[in-house]
Amino acid sequence: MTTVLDVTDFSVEFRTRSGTVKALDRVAFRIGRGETMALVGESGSGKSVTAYALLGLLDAAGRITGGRASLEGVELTTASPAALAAIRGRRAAMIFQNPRAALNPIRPIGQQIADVVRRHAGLSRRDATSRAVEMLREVGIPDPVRRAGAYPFELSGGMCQRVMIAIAVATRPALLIADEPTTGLDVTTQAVVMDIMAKLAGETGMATLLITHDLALAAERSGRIAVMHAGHIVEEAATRALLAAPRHPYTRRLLAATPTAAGDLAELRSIPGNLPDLRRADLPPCRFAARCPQHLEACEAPMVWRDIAPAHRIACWNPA
Ligand SMILES: Nc1ncnc2c1ncn2[C@@H]1O[C@H](COP(=O)(O)OP(=O)(O)OP(=O)(O)O)[C@@H](O)[C@H]1O
Repeated sequence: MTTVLDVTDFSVEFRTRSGTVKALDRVAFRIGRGETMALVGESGSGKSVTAYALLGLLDAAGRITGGRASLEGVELTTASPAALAAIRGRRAAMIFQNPRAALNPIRPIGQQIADVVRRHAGLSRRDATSRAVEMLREVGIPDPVRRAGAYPFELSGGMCQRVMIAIAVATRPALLIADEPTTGLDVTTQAVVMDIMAKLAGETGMATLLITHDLALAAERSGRIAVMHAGHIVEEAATRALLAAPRHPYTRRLLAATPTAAGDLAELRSIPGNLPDLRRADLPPCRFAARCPQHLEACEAPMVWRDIAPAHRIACWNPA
């Protein structure tokens, strides 16, 4: 499979008044053409920072302190702001939760799609307008010619997310980063939005990084899962393998905390303890150590990646 996004030893810090937040530490993963990889973990584990840092959208306090990330062979960590801006429009796109807030409230949605197409694909006004209608049709918006003139407030949350997807994929990017794309949508609309993304990925070969705290969603919608805890990826495997035989103690806890359709709510277990304070100067090599039921003295050794099965790797000295 051709690699679209290749991330190695990627580290990010934020300078704050109360200290330096080591938000990402040597994060590494790859996503291939047409593949969907889910990045899962609790709130605060670093999923969004990964997305923003890759696309050059960190706020002023944040900086990439190490590692590499290449998109279709183009190095992102050393790209100029102008080069990154061009990549963001054409080759990499991102959608977020709360799509209504991301749309311009006072511009019809068709024009918002046309704006992006004109800017990045250099189409004429008329061609961009017809492309916008085509895109609305592609994301399943009924009566797209009429709907192109609608304002965001006239559309439901699910329809707004479809418009965001249309904007994101209008230039046929190689990579789509979807950060909690279905949070806040009802279950039926969630499924529709995820189906649209899967269809586009299948048709265009777009790679998708699905960021979610919802392991059940990741299980259903990704081919591979990387589990993140406190700025580390702790386990990565094909979705089926990870769900069938999770090896990292954190992944096991996360699975036990995830409701299943057949499960009993009483079986759900919360994950004890909190994420460590990432400003600490003496962060342990394993950032899960203080919460881990299987912690050993050996866990104080520097953490290294180990392959425990083909395409299944973990960062743990005492796996389950
Ligand atoms: N601008 C910032 N300044 C300082 N620390 C930050 C900043 N942005 C993020 N962080 C820290 O980086 C860490 C990772 O945050 P991030 O938002 O990526 O988590 P997340 O896994 O996406 O969580 P959520 O699901 O809640 O969005 C957190 O410890 C957070 O406090």
